[in-house]
Amino acid sequence: MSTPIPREDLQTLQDAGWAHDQTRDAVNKSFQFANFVEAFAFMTKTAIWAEKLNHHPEWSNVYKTVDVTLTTHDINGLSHLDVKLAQKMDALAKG
Ligand SMILES: C[C@H](O)[C@H](O)[C@H]1CNC2=NC(N)=NC(=O)C2=N1
Repeated sequence: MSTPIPREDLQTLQDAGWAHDQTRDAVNKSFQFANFVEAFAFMTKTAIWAEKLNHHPEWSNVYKTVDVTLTTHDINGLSHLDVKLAQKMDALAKG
């Protein structure tokens, strides 16, 4: 499935470790932290940014791991908001 975001934007995300799910036109990434509290702190910080952007991740947390899927439900595919949130999450994960 083609995605409306520029190819170079998708490549930038892939270079940062995001995998493109072509069936959904989404990107996925698994974040590993030192412990549960660090993982939850990441989710809390991300939640604040998600509200600011009005763009929300699909995610799950098991102990030190946060599995994330980003896609834009309104267009059933990737948008610039997914790129923006992915890059914000990568920055937040670095602490
Ligand atoms: C009405 C609509 O649900 C809202 O504008 C926002 C909320 N957060 C969202 N998050 C994501 N991932 N995709 C959306 O389309 C989206 N829409």
